[in-house]
Parts: sequence; C-alpha cells; structure tokens
Amino acid sequence: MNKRDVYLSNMPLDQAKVLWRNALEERGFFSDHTSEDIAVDDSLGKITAEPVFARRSSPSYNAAAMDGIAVHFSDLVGASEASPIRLKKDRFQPVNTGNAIPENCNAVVMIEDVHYVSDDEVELHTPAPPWQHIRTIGEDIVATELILPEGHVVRPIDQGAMLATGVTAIRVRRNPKAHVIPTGSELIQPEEEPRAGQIIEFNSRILAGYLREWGADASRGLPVIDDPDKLEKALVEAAGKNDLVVMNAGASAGTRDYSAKVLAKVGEVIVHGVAIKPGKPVILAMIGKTPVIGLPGYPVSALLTMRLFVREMISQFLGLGKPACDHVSATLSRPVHSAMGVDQMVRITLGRVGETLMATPSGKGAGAVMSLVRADGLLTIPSGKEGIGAGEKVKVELLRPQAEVDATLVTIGSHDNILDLLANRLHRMRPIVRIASAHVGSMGGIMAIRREEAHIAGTHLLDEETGEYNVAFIKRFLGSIPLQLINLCYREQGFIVPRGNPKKIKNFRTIAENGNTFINRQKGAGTRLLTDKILRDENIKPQQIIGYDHEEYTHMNIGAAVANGSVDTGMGIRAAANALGLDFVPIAEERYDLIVPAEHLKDNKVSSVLQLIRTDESFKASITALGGYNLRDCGVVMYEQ
Ligand SMILES: Nc1nc2c(c(=O)[nH]1)N[C@H]1C(S)=C(S)[C@@H](COP(=O)(O)OP(=O)(O)OC[C@H]3O[C@@H](n4cnc5c(N)ncnc54)[C@H](O)[C@@H]3O)O[C@H]1N2
Ligand code: MOO
Repeated sequence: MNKRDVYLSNMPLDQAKVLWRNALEERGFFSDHTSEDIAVDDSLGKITAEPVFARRSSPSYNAAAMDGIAVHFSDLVGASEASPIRLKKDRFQPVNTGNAIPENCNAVVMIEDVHYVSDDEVELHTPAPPWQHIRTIGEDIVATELILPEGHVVRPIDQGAMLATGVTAIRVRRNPKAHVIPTGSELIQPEEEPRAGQIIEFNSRILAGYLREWGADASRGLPVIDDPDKLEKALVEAAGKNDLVVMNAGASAGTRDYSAKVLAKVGEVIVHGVAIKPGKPVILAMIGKTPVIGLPGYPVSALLTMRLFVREMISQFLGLGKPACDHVSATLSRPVHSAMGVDQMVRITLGRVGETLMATPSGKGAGAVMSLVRADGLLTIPSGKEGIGAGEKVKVELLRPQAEVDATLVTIGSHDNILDLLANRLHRMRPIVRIASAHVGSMGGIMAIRREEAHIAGTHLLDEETGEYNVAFIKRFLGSIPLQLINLCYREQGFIVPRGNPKKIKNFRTIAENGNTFINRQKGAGTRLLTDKILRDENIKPQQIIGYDHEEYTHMNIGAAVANGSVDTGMGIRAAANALGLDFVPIAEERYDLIVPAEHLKDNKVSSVLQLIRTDESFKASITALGGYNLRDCGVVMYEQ
C-alpha cells in the first residue's frame, strides 16, 4: 500500500451530514432493524416497538379501599348523630383493604366510624354514598386500554402498570450493536507501565461508555496494531457482526494512518475530512450495509466527533428522533477565535456569579481529557464566523444539569493545592456544590473579580514598597468594590528540585553561575513577582537565568517539569514539591489570601467555604499534612473595604 496518498477533504459539516444521512437511509440503517420480545421484568430502559394494551382490568374485582365494614348504601340513608342507624350481622360484613366486596354490598364504612354495639350489631352515624371506599373494577386500567404507546422508553412505573394488567412480555426495539476498535501500535492496556512513545488505551472505554449511554449495546475490541491486513480483518469481522462500527485513530495523514485506505479497500468511504474543529480527519464509511465511523485519535476529537455523527444515528435507529439537548444562554468571558469556514466546538465551563451566567472556554488541546471532565457545556462557533467577542451572549449546549451549573462556586486566580482539598471537602459537605477553578495567576484573579466573573480569587501579590501582601493591589485595581480579604494560609516558596538536589541549587546566584535550567511562572503570577523581586534585590539580570522566558501556569506544572527532567528547577510552593516526591529549597514565606466581594459573602456556597476554613479542624490537619503551610491566620479578615 502506498503510504502517503491519503486525501483529506475539507467538506462543510452540513454537506457531510447530508451525504452521511443519505448513505444510511439507502442502506436501510433506520428501517431494517428488528425488534425482540422480552419479559416486562427485563424491559427497564427499553423502547416499546408496539403499543402495549391492558390484558385485564385493574383492579379485576371490586375491592375494599379501606379497613372497615361492607354495607349496602341504602341501609344508611338518613343516618346522623341524632338518629343513628343500627345494622344486624346479616346486613354488614367486616372487610380489610383489598378484600373483594361481598355480593349485594356497595359501600364500605371505615372502621373508625363503626361503633360496635355488640359482636353482632353496629351503629353508624353517617350515611354512605354508593361505592364509597370501593375500588371498582377497572378503576385504574380497563382491559384493552392503551398502557404505553409505541416508541416509549420503559420506566419502572410503566413496568408496574403492565404487570398489573397481566402483560408479562412485550416487543421492544432492539438496541443497535456497536463495536469499538482502538487502533495503534503504541497502545498498551491501563495496567501496564508506559515507556516513551506508548499510550494507555482509554479512548475505547470513553467511546463504548457513551455509546451505551446513548442506547447502543456496545462492545470493545483489543487494540489493533498499525498493519493494514490486521486492520482489514478486524474491520470486516466487526462489520459482519454489528449494526455499526467505531474505529479509533489513524484517521489523518501520518505515515501509519491506514484507516481510510483500508476502509476504501473493503468498503466505501463516503466522507473523509470535514471542516470541523476538533475532528477534521473523521471518516464516514460503509462496509456493505454497516456504517463504520473512523474517529480521530485524540480523545477530545474522538468523543466530540462521535457525538456529532453517531449519537443521532443511534437515537434514530431506536425510533426516538433527534436526541434532546438543553441549551442555556450565557455571556462569554473572553474572546474565542475561530477559523473562517470551520465549525468549531468549544468546551465551556459555566458559572453563575451574581445574576450573570458566564461562559469560559475550559481548555483547547485535542488531547486534554480534563478539559472535558471540567466542561459544563459546548459552544459551537459556526463556519461563517471568525470568532466571538468577550461580553457577547452565546448559546451553550449543556453537558450537565443546569441545577449543578447554578450551584458551582467559581474561583479564579492563583493556584494553591489547598483549593483542590477545599473542592473535595465542600462537595462532600454539600454534594450539589462544585468548585470550578481557573488557574490564571494572582493578577488574573483580581481582574476576574473586577469583571464580576468569580466568587472568590486566590492571590499572593507582594507589594515591594509596603512589604505587604495583596492590599496595595486591591486598592489599585478593585478600589471601588466592597470586599473582604480573608487569609487562607502562609506558605513556603522556594526552589523545587529533584530528589537529593543533584545540582546543589541554593539561590538565584548559584543558578546563574552554574548555568542551571530554570522554568518561570507567567507574568501576573504572585510567584513571578517574587522571582523578579529577588532577582532585582540580588542584582541578577533575567538574561542570566536560562529559561527565564519559559513560562508555566501552576506550581504543579513547574513541579512536573522538574520531575520529568526537562529543567533543573523552578520556583513554587513546598506542597507541590512534596506532592510529586521532589525536594525543596525554601527561600521565603508568603501570604496567600482569598478576595471575596461583599455581595458574595452572603452566597451560601461562599459561606460554606468560610465555615470550612474557619472551623473544620480535620480539614486544617489535611492541609498541614501537605507540608509547607502555616495556618495561623486561616479564615481571618486581613483587610476590608
Ligand atoms: N498532516 C496532518 N497531520 C494531522 C492532521 C492533518 O489534517 N494533517 N490532522 C490532525 C488532527 S486534527 C488530528 S485530530 C490528529 C488525529 O490523528 P489520527 O486520527 O491519525 O490519530 P493518531 O495519530 O493515530 O493518534 C493521535 C493521538 O491520539 C491518542 N490516541 C489514539 N488512540 C488512543 C486510544 N485508544 N486511547 C487513548 N489515546 C489514544 C494518542 O495520544 C495519539 O498520539 O492528527 C493531526 N495530524
Ligand atoms: O481537529 Mo483534530 O480533530 O482534533 O485536532
């Protein structure tokens, strides 16, 4: 096979959808499927293929609805406190709830209203209307009545209704059988230890999971290596046994990307390459009557593309029409750019701060699984637009329930490992509440408070003139906003170094002199300010530090760069070094505070956080265990305006 003549088109999404739909219709994908008979006991979540009618009435006999006595209503006409009526044994019969009503009775009097004069005689003080406290035949369902229409998703209550009327088996639509084939010679199983160039195979799990959620009976195959013959064999076999096949990776134009070629050999490629981002290299193909979707390898691309092309296929196979999705209107917090001519799907986190629902892009990389773990929704920028500006209203497709979105506490600013612990504790304390945090550095947090985008901002900015933390910056940038500055912790800042400090890093002077490689924090980060202050104090120029311009956004990312050996050191907090099993050379203690606008102090999510940091001793113990923290002022208001 010629290696590099893969042709990738750039077909507009609408056109690709039409071609795909036509191909599916031509091959009877939506109409040829069979149904199956199953026990009602096994029918939960299945879709009825035919209407279900009651076999028997329910109740099937006239039944007492209360404990008491069965009577004939005409015997009690005129009964009152003043002129009670007495009935002898032959005119009443004791009944319990559910008992059949005896012949010639037509009302029940509750036991509470029955006065026994003797074992054989009762006295009654009120009349009984006909059929009082009797569940008559068919009160609930009459035989032959429609219980469920065709195309109905069976719920537990529906199962009860069917069984109540003697229906024990029903005909349901068969779920489509879907098979996921992960491909790539670099793939290993999650239990294995990856070497450089090896990748843990997790996409098939994501894909099969969502296929099941959407209504397919999904199975997964073992990874197939990049060998056209092996791919061909796996594809043909899967296509023969399933209603649809999802193949993952090898979709684009690399030297070992064989998917499209193999599909063209054993079937027909309908579309290869769609003007969408992510997901451009997607392949829509047929092997005989079986649709095969070749998804790009990157997990985010794979899932979002599958949502776009496969979700609706399954829903329509099951006769359910287009899948329902909820949208909200939100305000975009920062501009998003998009290429003209491309439909772009943007992952969004949502947060209700005050009255406004803010939408913030949650990350970009097609390999960044966490960006989708964090995402609350998706924003599609249509192909005719070059982007959307900050402050514009956008329509966001929800990926989680709106109640959860509304209960999200938004923290933006400097990252500290305590925030992760806090998020976990808060969620445990109040399961509906989540913390969404964006780590954009201290200045980023201050600006987010100014733009009313965050409930809380974590900050540690040292003012060189006063030597005090945070207050000068608040006065300068947030002067007009009533707020409290609440201390979270003091923490040790220093050099994060590999175990044993092999390069004997002591201070910036030795780093400069020994030519050690350094990784910096981004401008506006409190740690960056501290770095720059120390360099000035020690009269060292940035150019003397190798890697000064190489920036990362969190302490943990600095730690990760040291841990994987790409740099000798970087500045960060001790907790980050500890978390990654690295060593630490302390150089300063700094104050880390939370800025909380006065209007959010009343918000119960915020007050839960304050209650946690002020009163929960076990929470404080878990912080101390991280190392490098001092909680002497934790929860104390350091400044107020
Ligand atoms: N010259 C071009 N290069 C690329 C193009 C292009 O149009 N021209 N498209 C880019 C785009 S967009 C994407 S998306 C990727 C998709 O490439 P492939 O579908 O060929 O995927 P692979 O290269 O085989 O894999 C990429 C990447 O995905 C991860 N992966 C794959 N399978 C799994 C799995 N089962 N579990 C977890 N992760 C998986 C892995 O990180 C791979 O490295 O191509 C661009 N290149
Ligand atoms: O557009 Mo590719 O599908 O993710 O990066």
